[in-house]
Amino acid sequence: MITLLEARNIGKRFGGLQALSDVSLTIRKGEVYGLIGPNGAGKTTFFNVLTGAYTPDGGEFVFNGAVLPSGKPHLVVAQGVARTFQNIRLFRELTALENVMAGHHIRTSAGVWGILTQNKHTVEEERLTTERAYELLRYVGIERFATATAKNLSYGDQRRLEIARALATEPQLLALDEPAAGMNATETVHLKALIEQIRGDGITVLLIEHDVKLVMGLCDRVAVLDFGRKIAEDVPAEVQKNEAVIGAYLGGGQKHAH
Ligand SMILES: Nc1ncnc2c1ncn2[C@@H]1O[C@H](COP(=O)(O)OP(=O)(O)OP(=O)(O)O)[C@@H](O)[C@H]1O
Repeated sequence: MITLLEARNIGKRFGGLQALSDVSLTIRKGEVYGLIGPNGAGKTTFFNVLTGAYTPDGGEFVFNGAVLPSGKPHLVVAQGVARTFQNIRLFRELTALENVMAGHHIRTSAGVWGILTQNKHTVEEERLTTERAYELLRYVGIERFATATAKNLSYGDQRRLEIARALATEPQLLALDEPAAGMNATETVHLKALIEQIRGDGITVLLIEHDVKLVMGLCDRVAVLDFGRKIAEDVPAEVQKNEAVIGAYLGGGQKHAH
């Protein structure tokens, strides 16, 4: 099995709070890898460090054999790591199509000059970007809303749009931060199918999710964080039996608070 991402001893501190302590894990190419744990365990912080929003205090990420730049989100996206956010972050006043096109622009070469002069290369590139954006809206099942303003889409559709925008950056690793949050049961079933489709198309998925049923039904392997430390990493069936995990998270009595 080929390793896609290796987190090596990642540490992150906020003032007196150690949000991540020495977190190491390995994600293999083609798997859906779950990251679970109680509120405040450090899951989103892990995403933020991985995707360059925060600089770690210790450790590094190795992606495709090379160390990922830290604290530089645009370079991390360019390396092939895309993400969605727990609190949806779309360009709310733009259309669904424009949101996806914005994601694809990291892969296009036209500079400001090309856009201003509308040279042949830029016009052709823009045509391909539009075509690809429509394709991705179809892929996530919301093509009919292409010209709708993002803020007017339903919550579930906004989450799908975020996924389409992330996919437009042509990632090898797609990191989804609580994609099922706020979704009803039907939307969650569709989301599961979409993530399976994404994996089927060769994109590795890292998933933070509180819907335990979804995580256990979807993930090949799961890591559990508690107070910033990894307390387990295994296949779902084993994680569900793990005493430490049951105590910290799966037992129902969550001991953390926001
Ligand atoms: N920018 C920040 N400044 C200070 N503290 C922060 C910051 N970001 C996160 N924290 C703290 O770090 C800890 C880990 O938070 P994080 O959001 O990573 O947890 P989480 O596992 O994603 O939780 P949830 O499931 O509630 O989203 C929390 O105690 C949180 O309050």
